[in-house]
Amino acid sequence: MHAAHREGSGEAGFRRIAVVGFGLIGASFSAAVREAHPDTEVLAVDVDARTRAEALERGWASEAAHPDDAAFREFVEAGCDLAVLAAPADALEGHFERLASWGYRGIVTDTVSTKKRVCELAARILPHPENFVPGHPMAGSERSGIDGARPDLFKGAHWILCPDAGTPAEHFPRMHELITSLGARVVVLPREEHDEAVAVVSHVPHFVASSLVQLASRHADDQQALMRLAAGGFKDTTRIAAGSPELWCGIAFDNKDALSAGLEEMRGIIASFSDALASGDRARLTALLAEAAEARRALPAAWVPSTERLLEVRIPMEDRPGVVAEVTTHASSAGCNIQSIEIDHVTEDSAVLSLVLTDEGDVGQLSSRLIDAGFSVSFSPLTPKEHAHVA
Ligand SMILES: NC(=O)C1=CN([C@@H]2O[C@H](COP(=O)(O)OP(=O)(O)OC[C@H]3O[C@@H](n4cnc5c(N)ncnc54)[C@H](O)[C@@H]3O)[C@@H](O)[C@H]2O)C=CC1
Ligand SMILES: O=C(O)C(=O)Cc1ccc(O)cc1
Repeated sequence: MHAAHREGSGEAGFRRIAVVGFGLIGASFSAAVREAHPDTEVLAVDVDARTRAEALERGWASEAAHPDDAAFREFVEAGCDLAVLAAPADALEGHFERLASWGYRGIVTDTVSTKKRVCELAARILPHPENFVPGHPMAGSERSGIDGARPDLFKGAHWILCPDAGTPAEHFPRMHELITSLGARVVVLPREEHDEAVAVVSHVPHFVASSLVQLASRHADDQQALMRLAAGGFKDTTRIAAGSPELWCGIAFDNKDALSAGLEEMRGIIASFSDALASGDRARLTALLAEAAEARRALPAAWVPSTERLLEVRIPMEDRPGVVAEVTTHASSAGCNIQSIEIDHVTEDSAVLSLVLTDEGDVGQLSSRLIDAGFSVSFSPLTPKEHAHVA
């Protein structure tokens, strides 16, 4: 039987969580966890004293510590079962080293916008790198720090997880349950593909938004007067340009190759607009605009959780690491949304991986991918009575 999301049930499936870096993302995550699971103990680890005080005052953490305080080590050694590294990327090396030197054996995840460097650090520093499940919430804002944080930041958002063949089978379902209980949906992406994928949908757009603001600023003799003319369109396309320059400079250099390639491609796309204009080619210009308009209109609207037409997929498997990452990667790449995931143990070394899918994505494609990969799969619709146990 699939466990219901434990929303409001006190515990998050994790009893004690250390959240390192209590800014926009770390504090929003903790606020959401404490709202959904009030009994979960959260340690706020942050270098900034005001942030730590604020974390306690808002009730988003049960304890707070500077990274060098003994309280951090004590919290970890007294049975912390999840460490969430939500600090700027540059700070992660030191935190992996701390966790390694304390012999921490629980799950570690992160929220950093790029994955290559953090995965290399985890592999090099952690004594049990298989316990590192890289993560990246695709939600945020142009604000920074705990002052911009809110408990509903991740509602309806996608949260990327990158398990791999070494990830212990139980880690993914635990992380999946926690993240979905905060109102986000999990998307699985191989860690090697992550940075190129987000370059196109997050990093290039940021630099294009900054470029638009640069353009407007250069043309404003009296900036205030020009900016007053900016209508909704300018504001919609440039909101993210107000984000932290330090954060975005770090992201850019961490993802230099994919970002440079994306910006180069962008230059070509802008050139195709200006070429069509220069040559008076109205048909070409209209076609370029129409292609973009159609694609933009087809963007999925905000996610509404489906309680009907759920499909259960059961996959017998040897109970070995790798299967969960493989199956969930196939599901995400077929556009299927996993509402819940569970491992039912049959014997010591065999189990059934059981997924509940919403009605999104291409189930036919998922089925053939799984069969091609050698899995034997059975699909069955869940009856309305069974839904009650899942939703
Ligand atoms: N801003 C956004 O919209 C998103 C950011 N991210 C990623 O999440 C991570 C955090 O980003 P934000 O929350 O936006 O940053 P932020 O600037 O809002 O917060 C960072 C927090 O970390 C603290 N900090 C700095 N150095 C530290 C250290 N050595 N140890 C402990 N705490 C330290 C700061 O005092 C601050 O409270 C970054 O890696 C970023 O790439 C991911 C998704 C969205
Ligand atoms: O503000 C927004 O809409 C964002 O898209 C924020 C954001 C910033 C950095 C990320 O790695 C992911 C998301």
